[in-house]
Amino acid sequence: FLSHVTTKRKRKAVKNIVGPHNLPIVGAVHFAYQLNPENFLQRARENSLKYGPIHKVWAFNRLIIASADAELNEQILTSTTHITKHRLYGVLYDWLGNGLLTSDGRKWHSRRRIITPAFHFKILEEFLEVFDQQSKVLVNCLSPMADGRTTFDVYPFVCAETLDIIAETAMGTKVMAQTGGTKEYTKAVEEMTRMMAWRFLRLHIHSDFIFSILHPFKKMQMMRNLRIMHEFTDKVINERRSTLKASLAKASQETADDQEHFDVGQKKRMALLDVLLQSTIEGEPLSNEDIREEVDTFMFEGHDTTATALSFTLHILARHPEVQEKLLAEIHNVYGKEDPKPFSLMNLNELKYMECVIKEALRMFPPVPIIGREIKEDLKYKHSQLGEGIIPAGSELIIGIYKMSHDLFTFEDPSEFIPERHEKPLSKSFEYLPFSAGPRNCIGQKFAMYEMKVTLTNVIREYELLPLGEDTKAILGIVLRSKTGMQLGLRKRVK
Ligand code: HEM
Repeated sequence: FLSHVTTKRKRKAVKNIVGPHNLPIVGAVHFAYQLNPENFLQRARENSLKYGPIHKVWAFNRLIIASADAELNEQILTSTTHITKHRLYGVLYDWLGNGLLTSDGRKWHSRRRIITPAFHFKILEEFLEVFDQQSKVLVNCLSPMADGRTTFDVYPFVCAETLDIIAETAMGTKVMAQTGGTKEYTKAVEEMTRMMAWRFLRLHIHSDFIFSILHPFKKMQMMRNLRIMHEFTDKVINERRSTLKASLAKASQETADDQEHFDVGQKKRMALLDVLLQSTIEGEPLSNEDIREEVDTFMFEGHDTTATALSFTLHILARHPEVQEKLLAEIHNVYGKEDPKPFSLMNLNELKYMECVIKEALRMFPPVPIIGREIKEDLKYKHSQLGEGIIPAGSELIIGIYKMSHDLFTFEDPSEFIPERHEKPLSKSFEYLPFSAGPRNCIGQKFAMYEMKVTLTNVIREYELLPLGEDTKAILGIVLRSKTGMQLGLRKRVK
């Protein structure tokens, strides 16, 4: 009865939204509990066919609205009010604290303002050298498999590469994940990433208390990894803080011109950390802990997403030799066949077909398959089919990025890999959201695109990708996973 009274307003507000049948008190909890990581994405597509792109689910007194509708998503994502992340993100707090990905309100606003300059194109240009060096290390690490017969999962190799890249660009530190250097730190990052993904999929252990009781060993392992990672990051922050203070003192004696050079030049390869440290010196002081949560956010968000995108791209390319050939021709055309010219943002922008290939792989396998918001105050919307309405305060919103990009009504043959479909802009930009959109979109999307372009160029120049092994079976995780890995084979190209 109490539940009926307390949800009355919400029920009235969402009368126009369809959803599965509700049982007394528990609502459609049976519907929610049938879902698991392996069937989630398939069920989401089936529900879209059954209920349309927007539907509601009641679980006790919780109201969850699932939307794969471009019109509604545009109104949610462009809003500067509805930016609070869903409680599902709670499993990230242990590691990322309240950094850019998980924070909201004033804290998020001020951090986003401080961090945005770290992704200026002048700084991205500086990172190309790191992308190039680390992807060449990847090419070397892959060479034992390049016999034309060996089937292997490419994800762990690419994941080590993207970890090397993010550590060097965000912290200015080489962790040598690919070559077995700073093992303790990289092992801790890998284990922590795996553990968070595992926990994310088990709703009953999202509560820290229940997690500690049911999995005390895993909790201890997690605490150990956190200690290793935090000690490492603290050491990097302290060292860089001292260097930066010394450099700033020196620079203050130089001319205005030199000062300008200093601002960009000194940020070389450690943009994020320096931006955060400089705002400590010049503006609001940020403590080591404040800085650490941002660095950790970048370490997590900046490596696993890109590794997943790249691995799915390599896997799908292996199954499409005609696309690979077209890509290789473009690479040769832009960089030359012999003695290729160095990477620049300008020549990477000329790789138009590669851009379509990456966009299409991101459509089929969006690394972030769902995003979620908590609605803190009524969200007013106008919709061509639902009319005018509100999503009431206290509801939870799940935006189905994966579901949208597999929608039959939006994409012709959505399960086919057709890079050419991205040659023209899509009719509605909010139908395709691998990097989300609006004020809380991915701050690292350009970084990721250039990193992927450089890596693909170096790998494809060297190897032919072969369609060996099983096809992928996408399953839900914080970051999209494949039950069968991302298998393929390699053959060295004859030059
Ligand atoms: C292909 C690679 C990537 C994909 C598909 C991706 C996707 C996304 C998506 C969908 C969001 C929105 C999440 C949400 O609303 O909950 C996001 C946010 C974010 N991404 Fe990425 N990302 C990628 C690479 C990166 C990289 C390389 C970095 C850092 C160098 C990065 C840093 C972030 C951060 C800090 C946020 C939070 C932004 C905010 O809330 O203000 N991402 N990303």
